[in-house]
Amino acid sequence: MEPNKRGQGAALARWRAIQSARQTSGAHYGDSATVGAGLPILRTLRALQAGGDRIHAIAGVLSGSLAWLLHQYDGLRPFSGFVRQAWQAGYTEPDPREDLSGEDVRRKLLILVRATGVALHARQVQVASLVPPALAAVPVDGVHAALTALDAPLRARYAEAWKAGGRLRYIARWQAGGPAQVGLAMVPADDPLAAGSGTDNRVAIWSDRYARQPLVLQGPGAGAEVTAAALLDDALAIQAGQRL
Ligand SMILES: NC(=O)C1=CN([C@@H]2O[C@H](COP(=O)(O)OP(=O)(O)OC[C@H]3O[C@@H](n4cnc5c(N)ncnc54)[C@H](OP(=O)(O)O)[C@@H]3O)[C@@H](O)[C@H]2O)C=CC1
Ligand SMILES: N[C@@H](CC=O)C(=O)O
Repeated sequence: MEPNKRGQGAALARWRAIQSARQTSGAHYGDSATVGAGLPILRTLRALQAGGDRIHAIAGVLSGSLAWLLHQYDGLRPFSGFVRQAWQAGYTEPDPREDLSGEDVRRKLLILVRATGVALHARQVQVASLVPPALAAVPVDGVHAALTALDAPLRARYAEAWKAGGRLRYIARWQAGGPAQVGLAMVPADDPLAAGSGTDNRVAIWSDRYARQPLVLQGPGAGAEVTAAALLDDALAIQAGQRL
């Protein structure tokens, strides 16, 4: 079991090697914690397909830390201060630029799309990073001091959304045979993707069964407790002889 997304959510060759090892050696690979910090998203995709369903599209908020940041941010207090709080709470990756750059969300989207059987390359996901060049360039031990580089651009994006009556959300989208994108978007306040609170992830799945109205899953998507619980779930399932 692992919560690390680099196994299945980075190079396609590594994802293929893991699938091959699963099939040929009979090894188990517990990946429940890699997307949604254990929300039953991967499990649902697999259950739908095991029943003959085909997945057409996936869209949603896949970052618990970015969800939390965008729920907290009021355009008045500095965005960088909220990033420090999210890091202290254990919502961000050890280096918060992994979240702010969209790379963590890219990995999760790749894990989900690949779980539908589509061999998507990392380069096929367009990612719009929130990290300005000045912050990207600093060494890891200087990140926290350099986070203030985020403040002006985020304040401008927030003001633009506020004037239009919208909400900022960091959204991942993929459509079968079409593009895959990850980035900050302004959504109407009553948009389904604007809903939720705290670290909530919110994922919509369109399939043969859910063609007109998507299946929607929502719940906390970051934090030590939910992530550890997902790892334990996988361990117990393996011990009980279930095939993961
Ligand atoms: N935080 C979350 O909500 C979620 C995180 N994940 C994934 O979980 C993984 C860990 O993230 P997170 O728990 O937040 O990170 P943390 O930095 O809080 O924890 C990482 C832990 O791993 C230890 N560690 C790092 N390198 C080694 C090593 N080479 N040998 C032994 N121990 C090591 C660190 O020890 P030390 O402190 O001594 O350096 C630390 O205790 C990441 O892959 C992340 O993407 C997945 C889902 C949700
Ligand atoms: N840093 C990640 C933690 C879970 O994967 C996130 O913000 O979603």
